[in-house]
Amino acid sequence: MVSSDNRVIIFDTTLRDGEQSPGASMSLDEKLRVAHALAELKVDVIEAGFAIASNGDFRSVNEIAKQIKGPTICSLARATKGDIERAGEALVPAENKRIHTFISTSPLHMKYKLQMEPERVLEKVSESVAFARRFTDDVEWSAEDGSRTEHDFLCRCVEAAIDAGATTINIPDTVGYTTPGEYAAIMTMLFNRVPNIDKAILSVHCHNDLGLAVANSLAAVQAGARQIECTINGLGERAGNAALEEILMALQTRNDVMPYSTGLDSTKIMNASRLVSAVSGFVVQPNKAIVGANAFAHESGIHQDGYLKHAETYEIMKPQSIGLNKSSLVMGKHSGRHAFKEKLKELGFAEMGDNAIQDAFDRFKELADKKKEVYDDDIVALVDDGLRDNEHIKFVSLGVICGSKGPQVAELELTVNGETKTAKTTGDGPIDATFNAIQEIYPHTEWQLKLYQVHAVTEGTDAQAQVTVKLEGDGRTVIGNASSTDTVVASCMAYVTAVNKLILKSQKTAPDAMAS
Ligand SMILES: CC(=O)SCCNC(=O)CCNC(=O)[C@H](O)C(C)(C)COP(=O)(O)OP(=O)(O)OC[C@H]1O[C@@H](n2cnc3c(N)ncnc32)[C@H](O)[C@@H]1OP(=O)(O)O
Ligand SMILES: CC(C)C(=O)C(=O)O
Ligand SMILES: [Mg+2]
Repeated sequence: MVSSDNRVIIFDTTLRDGEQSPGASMSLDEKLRVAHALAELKVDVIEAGFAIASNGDFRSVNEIAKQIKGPTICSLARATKGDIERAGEALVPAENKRIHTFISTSPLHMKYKLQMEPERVLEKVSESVAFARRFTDDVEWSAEDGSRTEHDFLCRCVEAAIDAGATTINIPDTVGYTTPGEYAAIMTMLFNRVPNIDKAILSVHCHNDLGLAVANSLAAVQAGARQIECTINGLGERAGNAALEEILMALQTRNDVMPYSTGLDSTKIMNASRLVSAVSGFVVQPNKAIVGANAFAHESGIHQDGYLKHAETYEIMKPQSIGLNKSSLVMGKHSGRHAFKEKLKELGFAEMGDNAIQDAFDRFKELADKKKEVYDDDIVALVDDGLRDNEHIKFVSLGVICGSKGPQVAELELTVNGETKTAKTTGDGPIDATFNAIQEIYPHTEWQLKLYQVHAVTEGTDAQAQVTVKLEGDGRTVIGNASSTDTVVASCMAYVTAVNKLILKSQKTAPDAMAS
């Protein structure tokens, strides 16, 4: 009989099936940290490991059983006395313990892997479950490769497992082969045909080989399953298991069509996701549902505008519901004026007038065409550049020839008090050649360059270079800053800024002497 109780049990297997991902092995300390995060997330069951697998796995299950209060702690065990005893021993300190024993039931697995006749497998189902009940009343039995198992045989195994004392029956889609409709039909078939099915919770465990793990799990719940086995970030064997965060947020967000509840605190999702990514070394892809870096980020202008006017236009979940502070507006070449204005406000440029904003926006678009992403510091740098006024000398263009063959040549065009001037000079490197060109256009041999410094404002080979130039003349020192994705151009602009500042300072004390 299909359950009328809509509470779905969340069984997390990040520390067991998740750890089976090649390269995802975790140390005891790392497993304990993940177990604490899972307890904070309030999962119902933590499958802490496979106690027989190694002494290290035994210790992990045992230590988690000692330290973690709240969730039921579970260990996996094959259908052998040795595995089950080891699991029972590791779980002794647990407040609530579960032994999860399994055996393959599909023709393929029985014939080639187990090399056992179906009747022997059936006997082992009863024997293993009954033996596990000696250690705990909470025994889960899994039909490995259940989705590819012949239905009559699956019904006989499930009935035998429940008769022997299994309280949870799990039907894994071990190789990620099933589809939502087919999997739901297996659940319905079991409810209709297994006479004692009402004495156990029906559980699902889906792998993502066809990208259907979450869809299959949810379809099974709609058909009456009440436990979902899943992992943080979808970590797991091959293409992974059903992702816990996707299941939870799908159930919360579409509760109108899937009226099921869990006991989980979704605001702890990000914390668990980041921790599992850090300890497993599996980086979360940026476009991963729920926890990917782009899941709550908007770059295109039309979306940013809609989001700023009313978040629900482009967001079906609140970032706070998974433990993020807020969504992010990523500034790039697809961004529009609304988002740019909002970003300026956020960065402390609330007082800028419309013309200054338009000017900064034009320069932002120019920069965005050159860079993949424009970071906050890039915007600060370009606004600062734009706020310069009273400039006697203005940068127009620069071309340089550089490289190991030399000589390095700079061809510079500036305007000095509105008049266009050009120079073509050589130097010891492109920067020296450029500074010589400025000297030629606007002679100032009495001034001295005291500092020349370059640093990247943001990361990557397309980063903006921020250049600082310190000039000293007539007892005054000035600093010129400029930024550009081209280091030589930034250097030229910083130098010109410093020259302008010295001219201005000098004019204040001796206006006639400096006018050029
Ligand atoms: C679908 C799943 O995720 S199943 C869980 C998979 N996880 C793991 O395998 C990780 C931990 N595993 C291990 O550390 C090891 O495989 C161990 C300790 C369990 C077993 O190691 P070994 O004794 O060296 O055996 P090995 O792994 O080479 O082969 C598995 C044996 O278990 C048998 N077996 C497999 N599943 C079961 C089962 N559910 N019940 C009983 N026997 C089983 C196989 O038929 C094979 O038996 P054989 O040696 O008689 O041919
Ligand atoms: C051990 C079982 C539950 C399993 O991981 C699987 O079949 O995928
Ligand atoms: Mg599995």
